[in-house]
Amino acid sequence: MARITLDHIRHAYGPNPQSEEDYALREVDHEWNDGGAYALLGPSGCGKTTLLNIISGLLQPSHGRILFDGRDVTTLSTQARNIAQVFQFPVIYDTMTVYDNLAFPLCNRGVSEADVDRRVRDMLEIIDLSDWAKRKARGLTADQKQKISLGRGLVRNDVNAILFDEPLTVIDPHMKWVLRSQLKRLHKQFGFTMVYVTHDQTEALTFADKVVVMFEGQIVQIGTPAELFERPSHTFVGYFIGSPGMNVLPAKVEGTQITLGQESLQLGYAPDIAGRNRIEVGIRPEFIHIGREGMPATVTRVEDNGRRKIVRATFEGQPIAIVASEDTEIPAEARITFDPAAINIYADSWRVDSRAN
Ligand SMILES: Nc1ncnc2c1ncn2[C@@H]1O[C@H](COP(=O)(O)OP(=O)(O)OP(=O)(O)O)[C@@H](O)[C@H]1O
Repeated sequence: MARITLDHIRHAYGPNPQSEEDYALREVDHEWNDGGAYALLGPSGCGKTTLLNIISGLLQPSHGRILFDGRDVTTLSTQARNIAQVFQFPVIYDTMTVYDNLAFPLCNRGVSEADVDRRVRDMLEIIDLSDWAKRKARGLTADQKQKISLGRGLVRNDVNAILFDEPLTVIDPHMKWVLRSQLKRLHKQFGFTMVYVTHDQTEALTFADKVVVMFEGQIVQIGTPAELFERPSHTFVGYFIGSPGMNVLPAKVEGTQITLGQESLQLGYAPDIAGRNRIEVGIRPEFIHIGREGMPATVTRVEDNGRRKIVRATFEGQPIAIVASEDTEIPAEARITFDPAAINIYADSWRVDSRAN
């Protein structure tokens, strides 16, 4: 397995890119740990597949280099990079048996017969197809075929990385959950470097130890699920992760004081907003308390969601969402307070910390 270095990578599909907008991938400069499980998460068109294809070697970046364990592989083919890939749709040999489909990548690399047999049988157990081993792949269902594709990716233990491009799209919802848990277990057991593309936050948050959030051709944050929830680096991360997403409210900041319309709050620090224009407060719906104390808000709708209530309200002319426990009483004249530790300040969409003294 390998450490992957993305060294100042940029990519434009068209010739002669002039401005930032011409790049499908703007500056990406990161190092991903050997044995890490990374999920690339973001909306359609943000550049996930472009980045994955650059890592696999299907695409040469317009600028920058890619290194595996410090070795420049930018001009090497996918095969020479020694990568396993699992795509959105199954890539298998219909005329071969299920067993032979899994054995093929190993036999190709001269693995001994006994070793092939042991690994193929283990993998058949994992993907729950042991009873189908002797059947031809033709005629299997789409999700059985995709399980074979996953097995083919995972059966080798000599690859530098395994790349997954939305591999569970064709799998039914229950099996999705099972396979995701199995992938996580396999990762723990074998320590593969895994890169997993998805636009589904549940999939990303359950699978990965580090989630790479992409937006408009950029990586806006790489973090653990807890970091993305508690300290979103960009308002997009706050909005995209969580359900409902983070509330983002226009604000003014002077020293340690924040002003939201007519209301003022005190922070425990002075955010560093020097020279910045658009200032906003980010607060997750889970950290707004609703009751009879605090700042006035007008409740517009309450959605009962089983274990919790989602309250939609207007605060200082802005729509907000609040998550309350099911037994919370919502008064007619509702008032709200923000948990001070959960307030994040954003300047031009990026999170700012306290001013350096
Ligand atoms: N072969 C191509 N030629 C020209 N433009 C492309 C090509 N492939 C992708 N793009 C553009 O590059 C941008 C990033 O696309 P990419 O497929 O990497 O995004 P994505 O995040 O993987 O989206 P999705 O989730 O829909 O697959 C998009 O604006 C897309 O239209």
